[in-house]
Amino acid sequence: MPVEEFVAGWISGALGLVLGHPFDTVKLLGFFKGMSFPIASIAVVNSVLFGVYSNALLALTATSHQERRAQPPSYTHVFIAGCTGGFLQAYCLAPFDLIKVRLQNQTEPRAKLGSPPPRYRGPVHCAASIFQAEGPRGLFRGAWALTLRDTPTMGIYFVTYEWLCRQSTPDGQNPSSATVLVAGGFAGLTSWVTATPLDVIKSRMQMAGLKQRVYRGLLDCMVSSARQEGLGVFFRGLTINSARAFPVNAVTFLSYEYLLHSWG
Ligand SMILES: CN(C)C(=N)NCCC[C@H](N)C(=O)O
Repeated sequence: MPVEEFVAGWISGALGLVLGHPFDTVKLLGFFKGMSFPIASIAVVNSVLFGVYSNALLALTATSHQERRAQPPSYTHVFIAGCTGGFLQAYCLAPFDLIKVRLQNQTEPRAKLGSPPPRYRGPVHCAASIFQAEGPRGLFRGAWALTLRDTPTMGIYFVTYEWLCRQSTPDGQNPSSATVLVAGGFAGLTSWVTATPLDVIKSRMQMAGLKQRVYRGLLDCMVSSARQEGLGVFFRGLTINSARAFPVNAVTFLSYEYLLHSWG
């Protein structure tokens, strides 16, 4: 199994997250400061996504990354490989994402004299508290919704990228850096626009262990959220997700392609 795609995925994920960090910090109200936790999670998850995607394409089309410009895979194969990568990365991402959402939703005032300390002191404390209170399965709360969010949207992600690259590149040639940046940016944007409704539901289910609200399942969460707050609830966070998605994924794809190209 070729491993360079995993390594390139790790490095490009890390570069993308450095760029996306200001957005994440705003989104997370400053509770998610520091780079070590994101590097240990998002970059590893990105490595799984790109590594599995490329190896799934290899299994489906018997072409390596270097051969794919001369013999481009069909969009159906790209979609299936993207969905496979998305499915597996969702399971790796689940515990990290749960911790991120729990920290993000901590509303206790921080560092004010006399105020109660925040429930979770940081990512490690958060993971340990969930493990103690809910057992190992607690760390996978919302994993099902995350899988539903990521499986088709990662298919869309790679199909968008491939389609835009092929539109602006002569047959058999490698796309230019500008093309990779634009195609990567739009791939991120399209995937996040389509992922946002399930992203909202996923976050609500991940918070259900903490808040009073208990959902009977994914469908119940969707129906009761829409009933109480209207259909607009499914598009919460769309603006910040989109603003972050373009630059992060432009840089992710550019560095991924560059690394694989320079390794031959
Ligand atoms: C949930 N969706 C749609 C995605 N994760 N899309 C792919 C982008 C991955 C990239 N690391 C990012 O965080 O934007």
